[in-house]
Amino acid sequence: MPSPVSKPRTLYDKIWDDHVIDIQDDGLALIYIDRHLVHEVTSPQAFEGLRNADRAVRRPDCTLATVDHNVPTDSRKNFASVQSFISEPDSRAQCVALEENVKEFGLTYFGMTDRRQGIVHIIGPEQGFTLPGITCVCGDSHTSTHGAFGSLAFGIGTSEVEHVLATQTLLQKKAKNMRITVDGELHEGVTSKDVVLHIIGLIGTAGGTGCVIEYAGSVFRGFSMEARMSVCNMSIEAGARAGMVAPDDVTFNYLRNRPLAPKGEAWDRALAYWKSLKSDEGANFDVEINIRAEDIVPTVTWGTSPQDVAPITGTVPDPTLISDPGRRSSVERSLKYMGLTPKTRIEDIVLDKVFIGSCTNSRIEDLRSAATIVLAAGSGAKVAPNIHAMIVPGSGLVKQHAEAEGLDVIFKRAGFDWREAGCSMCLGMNPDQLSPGERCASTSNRNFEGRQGAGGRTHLVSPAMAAAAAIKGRLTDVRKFLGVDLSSSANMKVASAFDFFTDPVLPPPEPEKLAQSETSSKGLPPAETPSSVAKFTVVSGIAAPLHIENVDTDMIIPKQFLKTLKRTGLANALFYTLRKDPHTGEDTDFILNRAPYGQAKILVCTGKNFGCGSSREHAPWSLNDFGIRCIIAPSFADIFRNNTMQNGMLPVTLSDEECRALAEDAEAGLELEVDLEKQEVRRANGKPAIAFTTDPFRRHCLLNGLDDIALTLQKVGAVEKFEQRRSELWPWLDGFGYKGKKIPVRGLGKMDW
Ligand SMILES: CC(C)[C@H](C(=O)O)[C@@H](O)C(=O)O
Ligand code: SF4
Repeated sequence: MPSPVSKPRTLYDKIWDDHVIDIQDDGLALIYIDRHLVHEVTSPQAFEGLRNADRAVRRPDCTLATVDHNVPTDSRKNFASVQSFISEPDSRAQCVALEENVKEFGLTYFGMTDRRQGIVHIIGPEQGFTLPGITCVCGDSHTSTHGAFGSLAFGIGTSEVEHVLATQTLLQKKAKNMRITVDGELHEGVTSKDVVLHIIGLIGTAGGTGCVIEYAGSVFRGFSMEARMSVCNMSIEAGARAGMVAPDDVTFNYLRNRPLAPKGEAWDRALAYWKSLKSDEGANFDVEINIRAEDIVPTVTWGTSPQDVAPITGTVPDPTLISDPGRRSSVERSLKYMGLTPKTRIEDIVLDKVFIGSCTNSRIEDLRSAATIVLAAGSGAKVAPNIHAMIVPGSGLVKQHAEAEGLDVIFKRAGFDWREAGCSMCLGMNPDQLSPGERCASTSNRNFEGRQGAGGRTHLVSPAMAAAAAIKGRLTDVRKFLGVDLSSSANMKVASAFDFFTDPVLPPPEPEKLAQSETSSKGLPPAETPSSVAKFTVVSGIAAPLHIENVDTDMIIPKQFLKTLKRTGLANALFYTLRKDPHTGEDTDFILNRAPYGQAKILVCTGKNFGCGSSREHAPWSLNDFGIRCIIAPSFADIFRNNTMQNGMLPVTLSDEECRALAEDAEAGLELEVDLEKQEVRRANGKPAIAFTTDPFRRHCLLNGLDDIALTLQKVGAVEKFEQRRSELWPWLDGFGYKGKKIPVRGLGKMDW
């Protein structure tokens, strides 16, 4: 509800206030979700949960489903059915499961014969399903994309997908406000992708942890919606829960006449509300970052984390110059994986593949930008002979649009491979993958080890840089194609903005403060609430030490294991690429393969930002299946932390020194005991226990094995009241479907898919 206090509020504060249904003393709120996007990878277990509990989808009118991750991007000319088109059995099973689920639960669905099918984050905006001021979720970390419309949009795990399907709400704590302002004029050849890579290089992949970022300043105001989407998309790579840009005329013009955007009088009412959605003068931001547009040049990544950026004019870093041992070993590890020698000029890096696509950069403007470079290269310009270059439009409609503009002809003539819509080689859950050792310039968002194929090497770039690289056969400065004078002082200055020898500029997030109410049960649900979640009280046993920074969820469980329809059977998949030799398939000497750590119940990681990246709940599922119930680390990524607790597991945040001390115990084979009731980690040999804190509500739920859906369903009265008010204040949020008819709420009838 809107705050009665007239204190200046940020855009995030306003959207948050407008969606709170109920809030506890400790700040945990039940918030309403306006829009829910669903794809085939993270939904099967959620639908199964609904089926097992005999629950319906609460708001089919606010839910939109499509297939994207698993679909092959070959021509669909001879498409007859998913069964015959998708040859890989597990991919096929996930797509078939979604088709069946949308029928059973009465959801709007864009299948493979629908021109509107595409990457979930492309189709939401394209259809006007994404609107300003809404809350928008999806079982996918790049849901942050939709924040470009001035909405609060974030990724969730499968348990939360089930929660939203059943209740149209989520339990959330409010995040901190962070503002990143980029003012000034961008140099020619510098795009939104360079801006966001520059930001991530500056603040690090954990820089936005616990925050919602508002992007402000003249650069974002001057950006198109598509460019804003590319920036918001990668907010998750900056560790933030969400990213947003205040809506303005650019937003409204983009939305007008989109199929699902409000029309007529509803449009006018919506517009009046949307215009109020901006941060008030004097609103408080917990973190502020200011960047000069002039300091940004075309940017690429050299390593295996999106924060490993360099200007195209730069060189591969030299780890011997890095004093911090943790950072040095992380850089060494990345360079080894990437097959790069320190001090190599970035422009000397030769490629095998180029991928233009993904939810970051597969919209019409991205394709135009790539085509412009192909044209600028001259009429006979061709993809270099050493390169296979793919272009994968984000949706069937983007493809159609591009073909209407003749972009496909430009690409095909130059030797690019023009394909059908899907996630494609962004993560290779479909046949589009890198082979071991292959090097790719990619317009996607993640360069994690094995991300685009086991042993594959990814350099993140903008679409223009990707097109230039395809033609040159190596990473190259796109400005050379634009006739820009590269000797200007602006270009010299830039290098200093990329100081990859020091830690990101932001201090690590503080561990949660000891809450006053931590032992009181005030406001907490009764312990006898029905549930299916395992309890967590005390876990004791072997602890495995792990000395890696930014352990991403692709590393915890690679993509090939996300094709399951179950939550179990994933023990073998845990840290698969680290545990198995890629050539022989034999066990490596990775810590979990060594006795006694194969029996570990606790994982002690000394590196920061554990669980960053994708929202895949398969990561905690595989840890749990392996037998690991508790993870101790200096910091966790938000979605991963949430996902563990949804599964009765405990993430414990301790200081760097404490983690190192416990890792030493673990290395000595000493057992640990984690006691959630007492909130302490007990150590062998009489060493003093280490205290930790946990959010009181989560602690209570874990101790009693309470499940969020059962708790929320007890508040159905408040949810209904909220919905009534929502229909009065924001009537355009009740979905009306493609035939202009109101979609029956809680109806199980067939939608027009
Ligand atoms: C499959 C899905 C959970 C995942 C995500 O959350 O990001 C995927 O889209 C990715 O990009 O890794
Ligand atoms: S990041 Fe890649 S895999 Fe994930 S949704 Fe976007 S395109 Fe698909």
